[in-house]
Amino acid sequence: MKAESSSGQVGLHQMLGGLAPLFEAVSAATLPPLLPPDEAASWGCEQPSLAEHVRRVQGSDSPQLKAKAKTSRKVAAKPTAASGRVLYSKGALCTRFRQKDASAERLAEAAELLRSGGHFEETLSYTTALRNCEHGHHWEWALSLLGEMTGRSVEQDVVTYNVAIAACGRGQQWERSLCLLDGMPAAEVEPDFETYQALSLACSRNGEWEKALAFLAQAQQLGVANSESWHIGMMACAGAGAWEATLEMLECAGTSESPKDVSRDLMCYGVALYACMEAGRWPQCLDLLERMRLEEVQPDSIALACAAQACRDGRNQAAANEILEEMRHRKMDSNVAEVLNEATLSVDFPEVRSPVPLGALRPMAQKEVQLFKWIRQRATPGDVQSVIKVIEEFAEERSWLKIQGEQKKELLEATLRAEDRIVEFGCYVGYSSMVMAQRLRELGGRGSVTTCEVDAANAYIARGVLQFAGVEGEVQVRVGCACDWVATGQLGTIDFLLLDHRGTIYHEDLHAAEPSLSETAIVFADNVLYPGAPLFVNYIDVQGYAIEIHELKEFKRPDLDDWVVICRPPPPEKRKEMPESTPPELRRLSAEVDAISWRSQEQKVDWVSFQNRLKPVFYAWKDERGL
Ligand SMILES: C[S@@+](CC[C@H](N)C(=O)[O-])C[C@H]1O[C@@H](n2cnc3c(N)ncnc32)[C@H](O)[C@@H]1O
Repeated sequence: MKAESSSGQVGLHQMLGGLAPLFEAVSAATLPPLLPPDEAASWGCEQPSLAEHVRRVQGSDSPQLKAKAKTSRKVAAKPTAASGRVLYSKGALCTRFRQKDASAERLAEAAELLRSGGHFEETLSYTTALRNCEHGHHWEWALSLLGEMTGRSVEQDVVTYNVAIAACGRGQQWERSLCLLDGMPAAEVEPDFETYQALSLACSRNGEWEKALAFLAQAQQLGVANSESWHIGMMACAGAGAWEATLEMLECAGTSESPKDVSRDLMCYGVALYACMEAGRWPQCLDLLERMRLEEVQPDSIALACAAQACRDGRNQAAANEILEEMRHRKMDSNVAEVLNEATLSVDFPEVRSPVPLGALRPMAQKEVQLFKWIRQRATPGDVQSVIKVIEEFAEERSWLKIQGEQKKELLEATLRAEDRIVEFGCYVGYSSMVMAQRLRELGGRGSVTTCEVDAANAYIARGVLQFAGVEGEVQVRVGCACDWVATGQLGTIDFLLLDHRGTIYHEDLHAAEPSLSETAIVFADNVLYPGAPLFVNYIDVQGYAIEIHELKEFKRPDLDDWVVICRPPPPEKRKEMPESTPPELRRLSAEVDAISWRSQEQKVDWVSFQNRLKPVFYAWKDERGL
């Protein structure tokens, strides 16, 4: 495969050029039958073409589907709706496909209940089930459901195919991923950049780095490759021990041979260092670090840990010590094994787009990074209840978290209604989003959750947590200021607005969101008394909201009282402009709340004394209104 350039090095264009015919050869190669040989033979054809493979799997009358339909009918014949059956939500049924050890009967039952519940009339439900199949390593089910879509004339789109390809890749079935690509024209679906990325990843997961590069080359020819595709290609080489090819790709990064948005950045260098470390090439690691400095790419903890590990393995302890010293000097975690373990964890979750190494997040969100690791070690993937419980345990055993646990959680669950379109301001690590997603499942699996988070590190961790819990399809995380998201108009109609970001601006953000509130909207405001939302209390009062105050305790702080305020806006025609003035004493109190909140991020503050000053004002207001 290698073609020598005049300089003696392998040029990537040559390498990719050399891979193009390989790709053709791969497409045309004899592939293993999709079904066990005896079943395939019963079709009367031992070796169907690729397209034929796909058509057969997709045909509603395939033996595979018939067999499943039989099982499904058996299951459907069990006591159902009218005769006291258990009701499962769409989310809960789709999540079953995520359980690696789920029996065929349980999965068949889930598919049948999804069908009979009318959920399998839409592309999105199938795609959600397929995505769960990917996580649960149920590639056969992914293919079967994809085929069923054709049989039931449910439109397949490029996302459906991309997810099915990913499911085959995760199930070590890269050949079947190719079958799916081959079947896309028949389904009138155009591959996009994610298709090629999923194909590259499928090949990469099976150690087929040359084929991964072939797909990268094809995506480049079609103009749909980007930096992410390039990184996947590099990782495919690095993971398969092809360190020379990885270095070659590093050379080509940022030249005309790579997609336009690729540069020799930290990611490319990091993968190259990893490849050299794995191959025991410590001198190359040191060269790479040197080059990074020359090119002003600051090595992060993972890059340095790779180089240190390579030097240790190569018994160059002096060089390893020098690197460790730099890590300590830059206040990085100098536990090389731990840093590398984190890097591996993020590689295990490649479906989180543009993975940021957890180590890079640590300076911004140390506790939250620890929490994410704690979750991955202790909770069950795809089991949202277990993730919620493990977060609560972390708050109990390790470090307090600003989440809506205990009484607040119960109140939240009791207030939500089936089909609520929920918008939350203040996602943090996704705890309350998961509580709400889970509650919507229990209420029938309709409705939606969109959550805004201003802190990018928190939002990144939240996405990872939600993905781990298997609710990423049910919760949209929007990174940025809540009021900016409101201004985009993209949050849609809101039936349930959860205010849990910054009490001193609740009134402003609520006012901005008012035009989006539905007629029956509920506003659920946490932390009204602790740390305090004085201007919000005044706002809902003068604007004519119907107000309910719930007095309860802050999560895991029995010494601190708090209020959750549940209020309903007046009808749209009675909603008013922002009040021009607010009582000065409330403005002063609000400024004090801000000041102590900021201070609490740096040092210990006496919240109980502060509350003793705040409470009389709030209770006087409450009593005056007879609330
Ligand atoms: C109390 S925590 C939210 C807890 C979360 N609702 C839960 O119970 O799991 C508040 C979060 O709001 C975020 N935040 C603060 N100001 C914000 C704003 N203007 N827009 C969006 N998020 C904001 C903070 O970064 C923090 O993560």
